[in-house]
Amino acid sequence: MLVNRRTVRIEWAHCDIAAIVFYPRYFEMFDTSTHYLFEKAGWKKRELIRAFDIVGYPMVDTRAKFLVPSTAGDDVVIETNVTEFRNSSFDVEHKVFKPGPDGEVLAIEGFETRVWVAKHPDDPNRIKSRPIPEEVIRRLSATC
Ligand SMILES: CC(C)(COP(=O)(O)OP(=O)(O)OC[C@H]1O[C@@H](n2cnc3c(N)ncnc32)[C@H](O)[C@@H]1OP(=O)(O)O)[C@@H](O)C(=O)NCCC(=O)NCCSC(=O)c1ccc(O)cc1
Repeated sequence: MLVNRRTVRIEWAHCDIAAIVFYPRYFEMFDTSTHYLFEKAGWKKRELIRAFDIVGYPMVDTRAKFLVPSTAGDDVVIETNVTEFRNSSFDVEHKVFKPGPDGEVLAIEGFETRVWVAKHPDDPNRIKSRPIPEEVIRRLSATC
């Protein structure tokens, strides 16, 4: 599968009073990381919406395992890839690594299920799932 790796500097604004990252900030980072994965496949978010006449890929399920805390000034690496495509839904995994004394350590694992959606054919104010296009599956399944 196509993998996107990006480095994120943990800022003071990400942290709580205990000086560790407040967990919702990670979900924002994961959402952005999913957009960057699609960008690596060739489509910025707006381009994807235009190219396939969709509304987006909203979240229907998400969770994370927090293994090692991070604090302001840490540079963490977020590795993101799709793990499974189904008809209209797909799973995304994020792994957050931070430097340790013996190399990178896995600090967090994030899991998402998203659905490929367009405007509902009977009501433009609603959304409706659509099959994920072959081109999207092909590019996001590329090995690199
Ligand atoms: C996404 C939906 C429109 C899909 O509904 P329908 O169009 O009726 O389709 P279905 O119920 O048949 O489900 C479609 C598929 O999703 C799967 N699905 C639906 N719900 C779930 C849950 N909860 N878990 C796992 N899989 C699910 C379902 O199994 C189908 O899978 P496939 O076999 O692969 O097709 C509807 O479930 C919905 O509106 N859910 C709420 C979504 C929401 O409010 N999310 C949170 C905020 S939005 C958001 O975060 C966001 C992120 C990025 C964006 O670009 C936009 C918005």
